[in-house]
Amino acid sequence: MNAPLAHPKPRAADNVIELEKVRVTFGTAKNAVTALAETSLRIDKGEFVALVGPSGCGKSTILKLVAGTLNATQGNVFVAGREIGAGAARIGMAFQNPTLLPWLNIRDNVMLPLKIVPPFKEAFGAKRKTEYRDRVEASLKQVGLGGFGDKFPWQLSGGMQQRASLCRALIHDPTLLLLDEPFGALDQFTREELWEIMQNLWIEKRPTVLLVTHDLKEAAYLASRICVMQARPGRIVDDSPVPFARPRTIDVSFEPDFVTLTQRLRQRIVAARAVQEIVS
Ligand SMILES: Nc1ncnc2c1ncn2[C@@H]1O[C@H](COP(=O)(O)OP(=O)(O)OP(=O)(O)O)[C@@H](O)[C@H]1O
Repeated sequence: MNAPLAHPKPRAADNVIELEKVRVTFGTAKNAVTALAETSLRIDKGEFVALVGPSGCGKSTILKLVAGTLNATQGNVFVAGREIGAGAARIGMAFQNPTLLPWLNIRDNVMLPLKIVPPFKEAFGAKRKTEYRDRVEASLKQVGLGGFGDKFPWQLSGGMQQRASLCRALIHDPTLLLLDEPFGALDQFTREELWEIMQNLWIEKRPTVLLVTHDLKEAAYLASRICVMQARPGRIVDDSPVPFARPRTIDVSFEPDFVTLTQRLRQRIVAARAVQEIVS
């Protein structure tokens, strides 16, 4: 069983993520797996950070720590608003597979956070057929799903379901958006379309975003900073800013600086994988 977190010091800035020398160990004795060791990471308000690295290096583990669904074995995890209780961070999440509820239509699926997240939930009864409905329609329209609110998930393609999942992740204006390979299962063209939509939403609302991805082009197109991880022990071994001006178009991915950046990251990951194989 994981030990409770040491009580973190309150910070002045709101909505900052900070991992301080975090260790996460799953299992015990000879079955123990150290997923993260001495991992430190700070993300400021409004940053868009991508986490990349070889399979099993601990990317999703970091996401779970930040989401609060997993406790660190050692070290501190600070998410502004969560520990100190003042104005709790509003978290939105999207995963590789759309997790829409099959018995609800798309409108009600997208509306779900408004039903359960404060301050929206207090007015849910009064606003669900007016203001909240309009809000959902506007959001669906923004991702090209205008008029699909009455459909059920099984009546939509995988790409359309993923668009609806993004709407649900964003409908309550999250201050913190956690994305675990949300575009991973889509074809290249749908993926690029959704990158553009995601970028526009980030520019408009400026949530703090932590994106886990295996796609270096996606990381360099979307993020303002890219952290490369290495396994055994899991930790961050490279932390690079992404300097390209916004709004970015897909054309940026053909520019020499972009190609140089993704090649460098690729080499870093190849090196990280090699270390992983030697240690395993
Ligand atoms: N619940 C668990 N019990 C035991 N080991 C776990 C558990 N969750 C994760 N691990 C191990 O911790 C390590 C990190 O896993 P994690 O899922 O964070 O990696 P990842 O970088 O997200 O991988 P991928 O890119 O393949 O999704 C892996 O070795 C994994 O096997």
